[in-house]
Amino acid sequence: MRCTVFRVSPRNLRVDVRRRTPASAPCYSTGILNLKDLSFHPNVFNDVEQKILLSASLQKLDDVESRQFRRRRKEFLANNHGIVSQVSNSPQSWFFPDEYYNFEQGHYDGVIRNFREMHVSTWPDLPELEPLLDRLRALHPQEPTQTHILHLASDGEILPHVDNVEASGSWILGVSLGATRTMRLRDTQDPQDIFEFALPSGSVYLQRDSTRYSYEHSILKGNGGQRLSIMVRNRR
Ligand SMILES: O=C(O)CCC(=O)C(=O)O
Ligand SMILES: [Fe+2]
Repeated sequence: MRCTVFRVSPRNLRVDVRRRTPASAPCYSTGILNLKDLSFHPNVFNDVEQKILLSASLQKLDDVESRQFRRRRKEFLANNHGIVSQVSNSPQSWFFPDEYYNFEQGHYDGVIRNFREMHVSTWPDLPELEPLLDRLRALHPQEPTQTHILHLASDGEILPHVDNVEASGSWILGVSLGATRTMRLRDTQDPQDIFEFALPSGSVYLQRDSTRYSYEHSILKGNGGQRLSIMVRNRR
């Protein structure tokens, strides 16, 4: 069995990471994620900032949902004294229960299961949002971008894929909000070459070049809990 020794890398790359070679002989390690062309920032946004980003994203998604679901959420709030969740102070408390959102199951040939998504060209005009978006911009190359939000149901998941090379450029940035999920990266040429790491709420990852094109990424099913990601990509 071959175990990877983790190289000491710049700060912000410390994550709980397991590298397995081969899959039948798992090699678990807490170390430094040293995959080329991947950056991971575990604590970019604090709780208050996460909530601002999440509310703005949910507002965008909610605005385009059917009247039936908007009415349901309104009734839920009316019946629960305006409180969305009894679980206080956890990222989950920022979401309505799953049945109050119109999650799509996903097509049989699609890679995403149980989700809502949309393109974002403009954000709600909230003064507190702008500095957070500026902080995000500082984490990626200064190039024209396109933004997408993706809300996974508690049982939602993203199956392994490489993002469509026709549809966007050489890098993909993801902000994670809500339940912590695991991202798995698997080398398309060597399926035994797998990296897994947790994406806590408030973290940001950036996959570029070799990681973006030569690794499939997936978001594994969690232990319950919804997750919303803000995805920023450069244009082709
Ligand atoms: O939610 C994420 O972090 C990844 C989303 C993704 O893979 C995609 O939208 O292509
Ligand atoms: Fe993707």
